[in-house]
Amino acid sequence: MAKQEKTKAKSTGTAARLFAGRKIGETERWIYGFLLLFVSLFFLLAVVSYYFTWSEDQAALREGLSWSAVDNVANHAGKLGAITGSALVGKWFGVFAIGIPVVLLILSLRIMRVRPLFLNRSVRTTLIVMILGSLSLGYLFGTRWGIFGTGLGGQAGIAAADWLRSVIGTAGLGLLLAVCWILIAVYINRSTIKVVNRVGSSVAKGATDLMGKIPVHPFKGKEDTQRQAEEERLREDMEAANYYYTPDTVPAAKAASDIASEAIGTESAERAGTERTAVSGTEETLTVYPSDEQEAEGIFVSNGDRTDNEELPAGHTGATAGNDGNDAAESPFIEEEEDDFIVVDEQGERIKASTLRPTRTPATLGAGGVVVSDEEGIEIVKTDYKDTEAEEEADDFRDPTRTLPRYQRPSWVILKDHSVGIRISEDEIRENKNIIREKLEDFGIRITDKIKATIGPTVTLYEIEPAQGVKVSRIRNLEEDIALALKVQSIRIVTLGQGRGTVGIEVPNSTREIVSMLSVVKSVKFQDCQYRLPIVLGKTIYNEIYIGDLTKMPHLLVAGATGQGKSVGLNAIIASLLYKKHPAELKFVLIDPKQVELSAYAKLDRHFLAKMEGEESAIITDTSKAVNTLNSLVMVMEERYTLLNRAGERNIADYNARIQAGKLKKRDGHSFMPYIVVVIDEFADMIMTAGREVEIPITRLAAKARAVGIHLIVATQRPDVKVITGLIKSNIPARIAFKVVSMVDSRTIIDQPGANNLIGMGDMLLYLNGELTRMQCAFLDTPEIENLTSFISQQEGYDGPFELPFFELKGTTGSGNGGGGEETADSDNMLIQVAHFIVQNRQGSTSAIQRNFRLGYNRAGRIMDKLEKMGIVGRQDGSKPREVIVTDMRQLEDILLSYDDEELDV
Ligand SMILES: Nc1ncnc2c1ncn2[C@@H]1O[C@H](COP(=O)(O)OP(=O)(O)OP(=O)(O)O)[C@@H](O)[C@H]1O
Repeated sequence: MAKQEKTKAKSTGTAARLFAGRKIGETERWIYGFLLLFVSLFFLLAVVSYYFTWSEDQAALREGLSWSAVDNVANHAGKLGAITGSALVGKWFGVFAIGIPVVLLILSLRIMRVRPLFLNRSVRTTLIVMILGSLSLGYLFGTRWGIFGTGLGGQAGIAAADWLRSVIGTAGLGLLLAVCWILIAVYINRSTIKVVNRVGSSVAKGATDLMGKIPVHPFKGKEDTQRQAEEERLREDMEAANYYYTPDTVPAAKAASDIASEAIGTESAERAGTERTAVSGTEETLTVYPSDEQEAEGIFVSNGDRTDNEELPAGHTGATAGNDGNDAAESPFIEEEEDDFIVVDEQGERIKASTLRPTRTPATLGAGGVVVSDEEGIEIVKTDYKDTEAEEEADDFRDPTRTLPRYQRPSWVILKDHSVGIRISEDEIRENKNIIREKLEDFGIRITDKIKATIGPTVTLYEIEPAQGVKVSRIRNLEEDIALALKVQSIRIVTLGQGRGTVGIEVPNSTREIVSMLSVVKSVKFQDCQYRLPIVLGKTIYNEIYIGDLTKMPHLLVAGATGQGKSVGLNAIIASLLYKKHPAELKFVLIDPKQVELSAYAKLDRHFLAKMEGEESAIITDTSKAVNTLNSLVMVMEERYTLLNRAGERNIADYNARIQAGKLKKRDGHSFMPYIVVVIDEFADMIMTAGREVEIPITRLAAKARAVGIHLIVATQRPDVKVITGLIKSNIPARIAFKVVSMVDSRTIIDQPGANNLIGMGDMLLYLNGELTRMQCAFLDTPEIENLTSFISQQEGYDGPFELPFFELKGTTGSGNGGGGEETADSDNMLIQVAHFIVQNRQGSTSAIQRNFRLGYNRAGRIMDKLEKMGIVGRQDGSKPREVIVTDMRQLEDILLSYDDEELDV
């Protein structure tokens, strides 16, 4: 009996071993199997459903699913299904995660004693295919398209592929995977060996043929498909006319065809399909060898390895005449020859012509016709010369990303997850609602019953609806009292627009969530973002990821008291651009007077940094150098405008699109324009040292550089009117305020209170298009930046930073007047600055212009008159401010661009 049991256990293999050490009855066993069958089918449903519903469930999964709530997810296996799918597909094996339920299914059938399959073999095969498949997809596609929130191969597959790539290189890993796939194919089906052998022998044969028949390649080392195609065509042509062909005879053969057409009539040359070519001059002709038997049909051209009187084997018909590569070695045409290509002249002299370059292009030859000459000066006319380098250059010109074709955007796996997964409890919310209601009642403010709470990463928004007749200002006045009652540092009371008629009370959460850069970069929203310069700012208090387009902003001021998250914010912005752009599309100018914050990016000099010609370091730390670089950028701006005008385009995007469509030519001075993002941290230091010398180029760039793709990000920890002058503010409409100490500081940055009520550590307000959005800034730490810059800098890059033209400010004193204050009236684009100010503030008042720009009455009046003529403001109506006709910044840019600089000089 015992023996019988033993035999049985052995025969059922792995499944039986699962129950080793225990005797179980058949029924019990069947039940276990059946339960496992249920689990496997559930997993199958979860995984398959996740393939289709993952994007709908992403947000819910990221925020954590609440088991108690009755909210629905899209996965057909419910919340558990969404979590299972996310773990198996998203976190582990990607598409191939289906292997897990398949393995469970096989095991369950086995336990139930259903024996449809070879158990061990199918389980092993499924697992290997799953791992190999996940690795291969991770290798091939990485995080591209962000499918499953991670990538096709799943997070583990991608991470493993990235690691292996770093160990054995991209090509090495490709090879390894190919070998593994072949092995597994052989493991699954032995007859694969035959297929592999067959493929192998034909590849070997092809290689031998090629090696044998191409003794020396005139364009050795260049894998030029066009040239190969040309050679292929020629091979066919020559064979059609019974010419011997080897690639190194191409130029000579083509020359010879002409002689052949003279010697044997044009017919066979025409039959050969060769274009008209000739050896220039009568003295320098090529030796041709008419075949005895094929005299009327064709000629043979020496590859220089023969003496001129040597005869070719009769009936030899070149590559397709039955040579299989072995007898190729016997042919005089295919012997190895160390010279690339030899032309033999009439006297039998051998001339090396390995580097044929075009010397002139006589108009009579038409398109593609050039005279090429070898290093001895021998000239050969070619009617179809293709300068491969020039062609390649033309492609690079149209698509500059081809200049670094293997560049890989950073993978998000190098970022860390800082989230602590803390969730605010329902009790806390209920308690806060009660306190708010009671406090308002204490002050006689009636609200409707319902208070809606929206939990954000840093604060929770309690939305209340005041009863009829209650003034919002009364509620606002209670800010401090409510904060005190809630025992929090500060709250912010805001009116919620969009016809809601409600008031929002933002209360800091007892525990706050860190918004990891990782969570944003991984998100479908970021992966799919098509903005030209997408910058991640963080998550709003409604828990939505906020991504801005810097090209629309179009410049950004970042201010806040020290230690409140400004540098982290700048890093998040820079990192998001690094994640999305190719080095050919974007360059940074980094100005860092503090000499610490931006130094981590120095490594990117060969990829993403720009520097002024003659400067040593790409990161500018010295104020006078910063002044020169800013002026150099003004020069770039003007140059770009000239090119735009010449191309008849209005902005960089349209201009680059024309380049990419091949409609603008390099010879006309055009070239692809990368975006240039100028980051200044810390601006206060600069303006305090260099005053107007800094302010003037900054305002010029801020006023006009947007259309040519130059964007400024100016950061300061001193939100002071001496630093953030009216002129700068009016030209930098998008502003971010981190926590500041006073209401005055808040007004300096965002023209209203609010930043003083923030709670620090990345809590911030974005002021854009007159609207204020509170959010928690995305966070990444120094090691993550280090990883990011290393990931990029380890890849092939350019020879050095992108060069900006040289500029030196004459008589630079290095000390300014501390604020760009006393006289700005001679600034040459005053009209542009005033126009921006007016359109932005919708305020056509001459006295406001005088005050903000410190202009005399007459000049301000002249500017207003000119703006009226340009259709930007309306007519003077007594002492009332003028009507502002243009309300859209884009429309304003268009109007300003239609005028010359002189016309705008008022
Ligand atoms: N978005 C954020 N999420 C979480 N913590 C943050 C965030 N931003 C900043 N912090 C915390 O605040 C600290 C200070 O931030 P940061 O260095 O960015 O301040 P800063 O405003 O640049 O200061 P300074 O002006 O002195 O350079 C960080 O080290 C970090 O601990």
